Amino acid sequence: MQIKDIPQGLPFMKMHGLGNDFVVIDSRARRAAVTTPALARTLGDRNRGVGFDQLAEIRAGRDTDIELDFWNSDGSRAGACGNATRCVAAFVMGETGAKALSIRTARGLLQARVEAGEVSVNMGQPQLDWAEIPLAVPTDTLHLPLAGDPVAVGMGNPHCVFFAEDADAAPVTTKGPMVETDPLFPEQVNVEFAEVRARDEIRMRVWERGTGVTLACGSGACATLVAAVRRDLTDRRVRMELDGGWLVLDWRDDGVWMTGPTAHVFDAILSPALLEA
Ligand SMILES: N[C@H](CCC[C@H](N)C(=O)O)C(=O)O
Repeated sequence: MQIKDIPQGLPFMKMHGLGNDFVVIDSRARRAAVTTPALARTLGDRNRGVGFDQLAEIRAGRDTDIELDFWNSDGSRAGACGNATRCVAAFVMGETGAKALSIRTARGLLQARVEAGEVSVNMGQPQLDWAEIPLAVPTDTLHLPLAGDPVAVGMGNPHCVFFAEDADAAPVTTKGPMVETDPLFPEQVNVEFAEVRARDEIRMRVWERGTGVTLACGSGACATLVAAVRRDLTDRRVRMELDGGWLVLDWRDDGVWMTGPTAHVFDAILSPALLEA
């Protein structure tokens, strides 16, 4: 496989946005992408590999500055990853000093911007139709037929948002995996537990499809804002407190913008022996 093209080992970066952590592989100079489900699982193991919530692989853009692919630590693909998009955008814009970047993902064309050290990405318009999310059967996405009356939102990946009195007391680790695999979601689902504190503030905790509990989820934060606006619980711009920190979310005419910090933690090389495993 393509891994044989890199006998010296595979360079990668470790990054995070609000503690939502990523291995980033820069394949802009390679002929083909290197990530396979097996490589994602190997690297994603926090004991035997490196550990990450998502793996992001950067590829050279054809009609955009870059292209991005996302993988979960169980080897499955993620159609969208807001925090990794912000991290990679910060890195690529940092190379040239550019203030804006165009990115193609499975979700479509995204725009990123940097201002005062914080990176914003437009995650696009949400998918509100049951077939697009997707759900298994025609369903009112604003009131899913599940206990707790959640809202379904697509952000290029599926989300199920529950509103809770107290997000810190929400059963993230028990209800999360149950809902993730509910037959209503043929591609499984990311599960958010949101507490509306004010028209401009939400506290949210998340169970991610293919990964489990994470400290933050960018696309989940966007989906949570969309659900709150559709239920008329908040305005279109909110501050959101996740376990790993704060994001600003803004649902504008051109899509849902997400702004927050990013961190580039270290650069390393994966040993060739692990690549062959
Ligand atoms: N952490 C990511 C989302 C990962 C979603 C993934 N778990 C999926 O299977 O859709 C974010 O910042 O948007």
